[in-house]
Amino acid sequence: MTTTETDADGTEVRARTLFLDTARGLAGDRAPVWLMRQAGRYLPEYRALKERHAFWEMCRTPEIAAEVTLQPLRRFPLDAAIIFSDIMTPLPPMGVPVDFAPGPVIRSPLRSAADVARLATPGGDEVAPFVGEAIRLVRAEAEVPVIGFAGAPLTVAGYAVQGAGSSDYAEFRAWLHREPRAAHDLLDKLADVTTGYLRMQIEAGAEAVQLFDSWAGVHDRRGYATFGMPYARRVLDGLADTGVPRVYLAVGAAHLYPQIARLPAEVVSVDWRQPLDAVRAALPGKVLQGNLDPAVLLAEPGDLLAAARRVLREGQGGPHVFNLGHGVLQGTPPDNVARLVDLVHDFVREEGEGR
Ligand SMILES: Cc1c2[nH]c(c1CCC(=O)O)Cc1[nH]c(c(CCC(=O)O)c1C)Cc1[nH]c(c(CCC(=O)O)c1C)Cc1[nH]c(c(C)c1CCC(=O)O)C2
Repeated sequence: MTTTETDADGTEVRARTLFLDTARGLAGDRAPVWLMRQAGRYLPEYRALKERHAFWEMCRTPEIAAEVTLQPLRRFPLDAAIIFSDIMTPLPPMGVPVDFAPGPVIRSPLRSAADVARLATPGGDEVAPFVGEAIRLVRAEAEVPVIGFAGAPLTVAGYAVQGAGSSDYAEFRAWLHREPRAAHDLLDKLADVTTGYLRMQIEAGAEAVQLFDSWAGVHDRRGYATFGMPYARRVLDGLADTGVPRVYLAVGAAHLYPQIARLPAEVVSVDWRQPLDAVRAALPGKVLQGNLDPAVLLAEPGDLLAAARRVLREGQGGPHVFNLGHGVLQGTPPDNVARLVDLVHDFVREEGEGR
């Protein structure tokens, strides 16, 4: 399969479909590249906007969300855009107010069965119409596909119950043991709302979707089998008829790969803790996305490029979407992102078995 095209002057241009083809399992001679948190605080043009607008205001104003989505694409020849929003977006319309400081803060975390029973379950068009509008604006301008996204039920429930980000979600894990019925009710509502919300994004023009289960890894196998995987599966199954590629992300979750391998997602986004060739053996048949350590973008250019080449080589055993193992860190020099994207574009994958 050819993944590059030639334009009128004979120069190679990147096929608009490189990311989507790869996500559908067609391995070409180049790996597409986009980066989680490619829009955000490491870009001075983002910080300039942020001085004038609060975070929620940026998300809820389609023109601003579209502008922020497009900022990294103006700087770097990325192969996909991810719509600017947050995994917390569905919580306020469900009745859970969220502030950012700068991470999410829920002043009245959910604790009782009654707290959960009170939650609203807005339909896909009601959750966040501004996200649909922002996707339409980006589609009109971007030359590359737009990725829609949402948080997976288990990860969003973790914030809603814990009340903020946490390194281990101990309060939330205790709550799952203490209030399993309320937990299932909460996850059930989140799965419904998330499915409708992602379907709305696809109708608005998102050509792929990513489900962020960022904190799945803090749970043991049994906890994930009970409270995580079934609800992620429901959301992903609920998108099957749309035909768009589904990306599932979990971090620190190698112990869950036997379960993740069976999820109905075409692509699994993996962190940097294991090389991609080892991950591929654990996730047979999946397109892999990842997995450069985001901290490497803070290193010297030579070390960064050596590490990125290693990731590209380790990814050659099958279809590979180049990305980081998690989001771009705040102190990342934009010049290093430019170097990284160029390196990935110049790397020609070897012909060989299994591609
Ligand atoms: C866990 C999670 C959140 N949000 C998100 C996740 C899943 C991805 C992951 O695992 O990191 C997803 C997210 N949040 C944001 C995007 C935008 C799109 C993109 O990737 O470029 C995406 C995809 C913008 C944002 N979301 C947030 C910011 C920073 C707000 C600011 O400008 O001060 C941005 C640009 C706020 C936010 N929102 C969240 C945190 C932890 C924080 C603060 C800390 C941080 O910035 O990493 C929750």
